[in-house]
Amino acid sequence: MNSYDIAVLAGDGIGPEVVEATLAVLRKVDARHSLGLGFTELRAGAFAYRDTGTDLSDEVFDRARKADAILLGAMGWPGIRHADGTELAPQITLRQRLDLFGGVRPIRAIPGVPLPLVDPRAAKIDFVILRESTEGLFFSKDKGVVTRDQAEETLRMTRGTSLRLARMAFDLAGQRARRLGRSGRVTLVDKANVFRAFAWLRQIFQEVAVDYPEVRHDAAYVDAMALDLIRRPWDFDLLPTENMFGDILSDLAAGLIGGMGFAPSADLGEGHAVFQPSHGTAPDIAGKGKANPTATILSAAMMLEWLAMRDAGDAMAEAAQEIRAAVDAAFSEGLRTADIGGTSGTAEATRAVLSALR
Ligand SMILES: NC(=O)c1ccc[n+]([C@@H]2O[C@H](COP(=O)([O-])OP(=O)(O)OC[C@H]3O[C@@H](n4cnc5c(N)ncnc54)[C@H](O)[C@@H]3O)[C@@H](O)[C@H]2O)c1
Ligand SMILES: CC(C)[C@H](C(=O)O)[C@@H](O)C(=O)O
Ligand SMILES: [Mg+2]
Repeated sequence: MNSYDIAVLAGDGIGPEVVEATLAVLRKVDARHSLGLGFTELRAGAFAYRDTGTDLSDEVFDRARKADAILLGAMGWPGIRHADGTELAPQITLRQRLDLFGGVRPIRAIPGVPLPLVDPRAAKIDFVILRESTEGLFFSKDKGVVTRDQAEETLRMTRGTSLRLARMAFDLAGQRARRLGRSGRVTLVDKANVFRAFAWLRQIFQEVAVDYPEVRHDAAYVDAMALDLIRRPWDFDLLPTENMFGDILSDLAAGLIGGMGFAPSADLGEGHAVFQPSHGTAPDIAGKGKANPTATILSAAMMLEWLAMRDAGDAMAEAAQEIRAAVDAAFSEGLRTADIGGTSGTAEATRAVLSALR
């Protein structure tokens, strides 16, 4: 009997390719640990819109909302657009409608993966971007006012969501400190030198920091952080930030560890969660069997860990850890995907991870 209902939205482009790889890994750990995972595949995305007129139907949304967790590939296609010129982005609809305010985007150097930074400390890169995912500048989506002479979008933050984001940042920093055996540090990334909204956000983080005396707390301007993520990324731990800043910095940060194919994510709310790679549908390599499935496989490990924390228990957490260890082992033992200059495509990378699963 299946105890955990996982809604699978593979999406567009390389989405279905990396999801197929990830389901093979999940099925293997499920068989070994009797996790009781059941998968329901649902259609959404840009091509669904082209074929049916909707990118996320009410039926698909309701089915996904009822699931224990949602696993998503990637969605969007540059040639399929709304009349206003914007692309289809059902991921944003899911984040907003399911109140998934916490975009957890871990950036960890995987042993064996060649890194663009030559400094040996790059092998220690291990930090998390916590992207607020329902407000900020994205609050303005579909609300911007555009005339012939002017275009205006609005950035909004609320006290409720900002407090929840701050608590999530300090809680995650505390958990990481215990796991990694070091002290935790939360660095709010903002633009408080120019915008009142960010000065106000700093105050909210300071209020919350009082409850976490064991976690160090500071703040940095986003432009300086873009520089420091290249100069000394090994110095950072937990980086909460506004939605748009987090979107941009998470791609920059993925570049530090080998590219988008290595960057997982989890969009967390209080009752729901979507797990997906940080990358998109990669139209340049879609359909060629070249996509690196690592980011999606690691997102699935985050999903098992999240289910474990909710109530699923030790076997689920162990399976998550085994998936991470298998990814590390596969690359340590020589797996080289096409995005890092190797020859292995999606199928070969999946086989390497499956055979490294202990
Ligand atoms: N979460 C999502 O679903 C998501 C995220 C970003 C972009 N998008 C959408 O995807 C489409 C393409 O966007 P883009 O090109 O700006 O970003 P992208 O992330 O799809 O691709 C950027 C670059 O990274 C490479 N890349 C991405 N994932 C990879 C993987 N798993 N393995 C190997 N290489 C990989 C691509 O080949 C490309 O060179 C757009 O329609 C965009 O809106 C969706
Ligand atoms: C595709 C796009 C809507 C999405 C975003 O902007 O959030 C993506 O870039 C991401 O990082 O998840
Ligand atoms: Mg992005």
